[in-house]
Amino acid sequence: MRLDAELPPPAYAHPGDAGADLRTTVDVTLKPGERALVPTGIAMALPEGYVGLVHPRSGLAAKHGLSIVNAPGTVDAGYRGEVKVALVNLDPVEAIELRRGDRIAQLVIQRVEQARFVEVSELPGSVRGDGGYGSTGGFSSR
Ligand SMILES: O=c1ccn([C@H]2C[C@H](O)[C@@H](COP(=O)(O)OP(=O)(O)OP(=O)(O)O)O2)c(=O)[nH]1
Ligand SMILES: [Mg+2]
Repeated sequence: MRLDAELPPPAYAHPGDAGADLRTTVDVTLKPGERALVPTGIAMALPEGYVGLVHPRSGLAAKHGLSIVNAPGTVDAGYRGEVKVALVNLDPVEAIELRRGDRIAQLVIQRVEQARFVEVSELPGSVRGDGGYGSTGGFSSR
C-alpha cells in the first residue's frame, strides 16, 4: 500500500532482480557518522512464511558510504506499519544529501522457516565443533 501516492511503488530495476528499490519520502542530509530513520511511504501485508529484508544499495554504499545500521532490516509478515530504513553515513568526511524520491535501499522478499525450539542437555557432534571467529585462519597473505 502506498502511503504517499505521489511516489512510485517499490520496483525491480531489471527482470529477475532480487531487490525492489525503496524510496525516501523526505529530504534528509546525513553528516559523517550520522544516522536517521527514513520513511519509505510503503506498508505491506506479506504472506505468512515470508520476510522482507531491507538491504543497502551497493552503489550508494561503495560510492558514498551510505549503509543501514541494522542491515538487513527485518520486515515481519504481520507488520502493517510504514517500512522505514535506518540509514547511516559511514563516510568519514562527506555529508550525504538525499532528496525525496531517491532510491535509498532495496527490499528482498524471502521465504522463511519458523523453528520449534527444543531444549536439550547435549548437542550432537560435528566436524566444526565450537570453532568459529577465525578458527580456520584470517587473511591468506599474512
Ligand atoms: O529496517 C526495518 C526493520 C524493521 N522495520 C519494521 C518492520 C518490523 O516488522 C518491525 C520490527 O522490527 P524488529 O523486530 O527488527 O525491531 P525490534 O526493535 O525488535 O522491534 P519490535 O519490538 O517491534 O519487534 O519494524 C522496518 O520498517 N524497517
Ligand atoms: Mg522484534
